[in-house]
Formats: sequence, structure tokens, C-alpha cells
Amino acid sequence: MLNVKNWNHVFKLDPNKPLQEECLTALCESGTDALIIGGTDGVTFDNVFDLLERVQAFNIPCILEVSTMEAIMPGFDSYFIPIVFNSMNKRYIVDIQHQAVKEYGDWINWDQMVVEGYCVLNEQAKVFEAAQCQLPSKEDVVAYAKMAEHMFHLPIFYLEYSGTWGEPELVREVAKQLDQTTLFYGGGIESIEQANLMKKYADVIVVGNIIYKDLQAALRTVEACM
Ligand SMILES: CC(C)=CCC/C(C)=C/CC/C(C)=C/CC/C(C)=C/CC/C(C)=C/CC/C(C)=C/CC/C(C)=C/COP(=O)(O)OP(=O)(O)O
Ligand SMILES: O=P(O)(O)OC[C@@H](O)CO
Ligand SMILES: [Mg+2]
Repeated sequence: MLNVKNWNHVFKLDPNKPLQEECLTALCESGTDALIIGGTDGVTFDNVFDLLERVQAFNIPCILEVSTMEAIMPGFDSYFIPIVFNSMNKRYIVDIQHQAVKEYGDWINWDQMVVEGYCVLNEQAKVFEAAQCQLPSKEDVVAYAKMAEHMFHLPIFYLEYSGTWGEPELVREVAKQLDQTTLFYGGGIESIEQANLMKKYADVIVVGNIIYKDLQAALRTVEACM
């Protein structure tokens, strides 16, 4: 079973975006703790399977962050299952997950399942619209964090600013609430300085979009966490 408590840095690969072989090699050999495969739109069985096959050539944990039923497949080291705390629609909190357990229940190795309590904080992010989120106040976010830790005993609480830089002060406040639950921060990390700053508070930083804009800058964020 993967232990996210030991992680500092992960890359998130979007199966809907092309990635040259030498770029994938550099990411896999960068020293990052794991690769998460996931995205909000354009995630298909074929593009997820393609990335999985390519990553399997490397000695790095590879996790599927499940966002659609159509791209669920065996072969990953672990599966991250989002529940979106600040969704207005219970479909993204319990219903889709319920449907998946009904469908795959007999095949699920529960030791591989890791539930992520998501809080989506960028109104412009695709996931914000897709999961019908509402923007929480700081007090709301802190309360979600307390629920993740004390009520649901979730392994991960994820502050998701996908595509934009977040608020370090809020990350700091949330970090204070969490002991057993691991805090993931993702959003807009493009430099060593940004990686360092968020890593001061978050247990794990997630680096996504910059991979596709400036690979060398993405790779430097790993060094910041070593
Ligand atoms: C043998 C076998 C088949 C084994 C498999 C076992 C298995 C995995 C069973 C399934 C178990 C289960 C309970 C699955 C849940 C299924 C599911 C579809 C859940 C829905 C999750 C959910 C609420 C998704 C909403 C969207 C979300 C939170 C997505 C996360 C990804 C994300 C935030 C990406 C970031 O955005 P991005 O796309 O990068 O944005 P840009 O493109 O703008 O950059
Ligand atoms: O793509 P960025 O903005 O780096 O965010 C990373 C990750 O949190 C997206 O789910
Ligand atoms: Mg992305």
C-alpha cells in the first residue's frame, strides 16, 4: 500500500495532453515521489491506458485519480477517489462513488483505494464548473479540513487551485488543523520559490500545468522539495 505520508512532491499528468517520450522520461527520473494521472475533461480509456503503459517502463509509483467511470482500469499502484466537499451537488460527494462501488465492488482491492477530500478554490478551473462547486469562505475551508481529519478520517485533504496560484495564508491555516490527514496543495506552482513557499505548509505539492508549458521549470520544482 502506498504511504502518501512520506511524499513531498508529485507531478499530475493530464491524459488529454500530449507528452513526448523524453519529457516523460525526465519526469519519471526527476526524483518526484509519484505520478498522478488525472484530469477533468477529455479523459478516456485509451489516453489513460496509453500513459499507464508508458509509465510502467519506469520505477515510479503511478496513481490513477479517478474522474470518470469510462477510464477505470486495473494496473495502477493506487487509485485516488475524489470527493468534492464544496460541490453543491451530492453526485460529486457520494453518488458517482456509490455507483462505481456498485459496479466494481467485487473487483476493488480496498488497500489500493485512497480517498481525497477535495476543496476546489479556483472559480475558473474546469473542475470547479464540472463538479458544480461553490466558493467557500476561509472559515468553510478550515471546517472542511476539520471534517476530513476528525469526522471522515480521510488520508488526503486536497486544496485545489488548479490553474492558478493559491493563498499561502489559507494553506497555513488548514495545515494547522491536520495531523493524521495529509495536506495536498495544487495550483499554479511554476518556480522553485512557489514550490518552497507552499511546501512550508502543505505536506505534498502537486505540479501539473507547467509540465506542458515549461518542462525545465516543472523539473526544478522537485529540487525545491528535496
Ligand atoms: C479491476 C479494476 C477495474 C479495478 C479498479 C478499481 C476501481 C478504481 C474502482 C472504482 C472505485 C471508485 C469509488 C471510483 C470513483 C469513480 C468516480 C468517477 C468518481 C468521481 C470523482 C469526482 C467527484 C470527480 C469530479 C472531478 C474531479 C475532482 C477530478 C479530479 C481531477 C482534477 C481536479 C484535475 C484538475 O483539473 P485539470 O483537468 O488539470 O484542469 P485543467 O485542464 O484546467 O488544467
Ligand atoms: O495544474 P496546476 O495548476 O499545477 O495544479 C496542479 C493540480 O492541483 C491540478 O489538479
Ligand atoms: Mg491541468
